[in-house]
Amino acid sequence: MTHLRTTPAETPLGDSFHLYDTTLRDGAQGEGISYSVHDKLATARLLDSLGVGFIEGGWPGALPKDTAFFARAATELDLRHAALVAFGSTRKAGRRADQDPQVRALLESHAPVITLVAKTDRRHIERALRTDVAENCAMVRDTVRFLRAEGRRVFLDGEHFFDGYADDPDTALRVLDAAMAAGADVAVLCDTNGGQLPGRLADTVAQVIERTGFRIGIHCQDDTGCAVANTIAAVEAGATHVQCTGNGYGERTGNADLFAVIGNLATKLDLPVLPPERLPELTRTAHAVAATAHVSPDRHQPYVGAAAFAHKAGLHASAMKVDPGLYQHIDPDVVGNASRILVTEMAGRASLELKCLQLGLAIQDTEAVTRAVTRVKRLEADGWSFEAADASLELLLHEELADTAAGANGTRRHPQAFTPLTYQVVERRATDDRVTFEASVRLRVEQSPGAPGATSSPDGGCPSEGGAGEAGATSEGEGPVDALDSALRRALAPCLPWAAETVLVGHSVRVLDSASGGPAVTRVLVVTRDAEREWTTVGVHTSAAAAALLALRDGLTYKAVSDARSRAKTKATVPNP
Ligand SMILES: CC(=O)SCCNC(=O)CCNC(=O)[C@H](O)C(C)(C)COP(=O)(O)OP(=O)(O)OC[C@H]1O[C@@H](n2cnc3c(N)ncnc32)[C@H](O)[C@@H]1OP(=O)(O)O
Ligand SMILES: CC(=O)C(=O)O
Repeated sequence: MTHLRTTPAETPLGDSFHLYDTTLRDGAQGEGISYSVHDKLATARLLDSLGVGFIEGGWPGALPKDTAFFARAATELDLRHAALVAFGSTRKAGRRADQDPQVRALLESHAPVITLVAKTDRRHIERALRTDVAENCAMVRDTVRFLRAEGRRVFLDGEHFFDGYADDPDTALRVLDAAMAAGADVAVLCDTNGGQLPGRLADTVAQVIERTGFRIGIHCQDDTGCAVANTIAAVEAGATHVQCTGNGYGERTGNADLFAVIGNLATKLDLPVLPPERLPELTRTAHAVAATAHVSPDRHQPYVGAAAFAHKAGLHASAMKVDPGLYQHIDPDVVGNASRILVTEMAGRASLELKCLQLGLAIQDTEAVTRAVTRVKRLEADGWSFEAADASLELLLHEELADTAAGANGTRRHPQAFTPLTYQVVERRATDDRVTFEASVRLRVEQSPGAPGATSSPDGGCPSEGGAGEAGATSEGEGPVDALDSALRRALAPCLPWAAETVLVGHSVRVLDSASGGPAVTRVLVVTRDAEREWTTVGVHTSAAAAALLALRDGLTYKAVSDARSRAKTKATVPNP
């Protein structure tokens, strides 16, 4: 049965290098993380599918949830690559290993591999365990022997190894020796307090390998922000077993991030730690592991974060236009990520050209690009921000590029869905102090280009097909932006039925200091979605309501423009009968 595997399968390095994941045990020690058994099973499947060699599922006997996980894993987890590991401590001082309930729980988990945690720092042995070094070594020896006799593969996590070795190297090595002599396979040196830096840690790893000849593993907490660097330094010093957690979850500041460690080992040290076709799954897996932990993915995470290959500075984009490798440490495709060009006040022409390329917008006139750069910089100086509002940026680029194509009459290929004529938002306070808002809008409705279904309204003064007219409505909402959105939709419903395919997902409002001594301005970001996608638009104005209307208007116009583009693409690809 696959869950009884003790060595990784189908991984290029086989048993000679261990990629060991402890997301479900040490990762679960992170503040804010609480896995259900179902979450744990799902996470284990994700890690196995990535090609990780060992998956530590938890501490059976200590946490009922972990006991339940191992019980269900035995029948429900069909691991293709990984061996399942149970974690726990050695027998207690003064007890027999075969009678220690904690040790028996490890056995009863049916995990084929057991990782035992043991004290290697004399101060911990004497003060936390309240025993002596000889008894501590006996606890390790007896427990390893017992589990080996029961047919389990055993790894030893030497807790506080680096601090203990610095204080009393003989004691630290005696504990490792007790485990290895009793049949453990790997002595894992743990930086439990996470206080190490790469240089000294690597020296210690090299010394231990030289003095003992043991197979050495590494487990680093991230208290100095060096867990990944320390893990890589240990490998360079000879460690062949790395313990990490997905996205670096873990006690206090966390552990070495599995995905950064894999990225570094695979692309910098050329260690094929995953089956070759699995490396491009790194980004997807990292995000899925975040989802099963109910944590938002970290945008700035190395290799797999959304910002890991996002380029903002104009000079970077200009060099990347020549060769993307000039400003990227690897090709993002290798780890399943993608580069993104952020167009902001820091953009130059190259940034916009690359953005247009990504969006599939043809550039007919380089003057238009210069105009668009100038417009973006001016708008951002006035408080606009296009970094998060990709849809507003796309509309701006459409406008600038379409102006060129339209020639002298300046007709824009993509008029806005409507123009606000008058609007008002009123705050209403009920007797119970609850506040609601009522918004009224009067609009000039434009016929959106290529958008189907603009119809005449008997009461709203809707535009006839291809024309324009006025419409108005009043509606309520819990906040001013909700009320405006609701009034807009009511006014537009008879005229632009496609608007009902979209919903307002959320919005944020920020008041910005005035840069020029004039009044402060409000920036509103609006997130809209339809059945297929989600997009963000921005509006800025001295009036918060006007800013919201601009953002809401871009949200609807973007729908019309992108639907028209999709229809044009489909038409272009469907051959004539
Ligand atoms: C470095 C790490 O992160 S290791 C992983 C740590 N993870 C956890 O602690 C999470 C799970 N822990 C638990 O559920 C509980 O702490 C348990 C079930 C393990 C123990 O609970 P309790 O029996 O109530 O004991 P408590 O937590 O108060 O103290 C730990 C006991 O283990 C002993 N102990 C600590 N480390 C070791 C060790 N490596 N080997 C043997 N015994 C140990 C302590 O001396 C103490 O013994 P005592 O009860 O005789 O004083
Ligand atoms: C074992 C472990 O998690 C540590 O020493 O940090």
